Amino acid sequence: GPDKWCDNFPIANGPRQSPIDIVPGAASFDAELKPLNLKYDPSTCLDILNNGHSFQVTFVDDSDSSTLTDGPITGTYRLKQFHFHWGASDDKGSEHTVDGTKYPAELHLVHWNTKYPSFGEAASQPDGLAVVGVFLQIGAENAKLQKLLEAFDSIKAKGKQTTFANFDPATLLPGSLDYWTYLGSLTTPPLLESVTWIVCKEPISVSSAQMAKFRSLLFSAEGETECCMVDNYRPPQPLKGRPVRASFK
Ligand SMILES: CN(C)c1nnc([C@H](N)S(N)(=O)=O)s1
Ligand SMILES: [Zn+2]
Repeated sequence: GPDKWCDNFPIANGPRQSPIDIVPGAASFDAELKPLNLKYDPSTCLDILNNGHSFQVTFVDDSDSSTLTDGPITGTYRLKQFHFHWGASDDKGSEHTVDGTKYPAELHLVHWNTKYPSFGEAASQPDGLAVVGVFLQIGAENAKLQKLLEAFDSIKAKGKQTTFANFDPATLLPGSLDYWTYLGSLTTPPLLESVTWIVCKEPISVSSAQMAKFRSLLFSAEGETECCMVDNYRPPQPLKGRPVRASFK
């Protein structure tokens, strides 16, 4: 688990690790921050995979069809994949927290800077990646999640993958794209310090029944002792003096 990662990845104790606890009262409004410009093409959606630590939806990223521009970044970042983190119960699951509050889940949309030739190259650069985080809070059933949940029977075990077409990730975004932003890292090994984090203030809804379906996925592969995929979140890491900026007052 997260407490052991520093053995093989010493960067786990680095200066810009993620996630963090976001303290809105300590964030500074920056009028120079632009609105996020997310342009996603559903036809670039490729497949859905249980990778053993989450499930991810992967996109074709050989052109600028699905991109993030503006916001706190310069240039063009391409959508590579999105995935979620969640808990064993509704009182935990998000990676970022807000004034110590944990949400039951958190969506991550992972983008890479096209000034580099590939995701892999970008992932080793301080400005290589930009991840948009969206909190999920318990409320009404979210119809936009249904298509994802319906695919779960095909990817229950680690390593299972199935085609997944024409999904528009923009349907998972909240109404307001107000955000906090800070410089951080991947939250799973190799924990590379290459991520500009962009965390939306407004959560989207998920029902308790839908959360139960997330928890029906398995960390384990077929034929292994079944282990429910839950608590796949890293806890908040030391801020180490980093500024957290807000795009809103
Ligand atoms: C290789 N990719 C796309 C990723 N590697 N680690 C990722 C983490 N799950 S996160 N949470 O996006 O930093 S995403
Ligand atoms: Zn993540």
